[in-house]
Amino acid sequence: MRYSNHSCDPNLITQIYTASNYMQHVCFFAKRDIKAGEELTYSYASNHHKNENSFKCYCGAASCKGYFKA
Ligand SMILES: C[S@@+](CC[C@H](N)C(=O)[O-])C[C@H]1O[C@@H](n2cnc3c(N)ncnc32)[C@H](O)[C@@H]1O
Repeated sequence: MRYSNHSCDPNLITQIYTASNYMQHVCFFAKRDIKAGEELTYSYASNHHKNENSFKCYCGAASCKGYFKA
């Protein structure tokens, strides 16, 4: 996965994994079944846009918070 968009109802979760050489990797895991061709999304609030109110969200989810926030 190269790029992915934010969703307030994402189908992926992220976890930071620190390897034995201390390199950190962002790992993506499916949080539910994902249909072939369905866009992969995760919550940007879990990392670089943490609790931001300045980034408007257009994910379109029924539960959309309007902004990139947890
Ligand atoms: C790494 S890019 C995401 C991939 C990019 N949209 C593409 O098509 O390659 C991150 C940027 O995409 C935009 N973006 C991603 N998800 C969004 C969302 N739910 N609502 C509004 N903008 C979003 C924001 O500008 C964000 O800073």
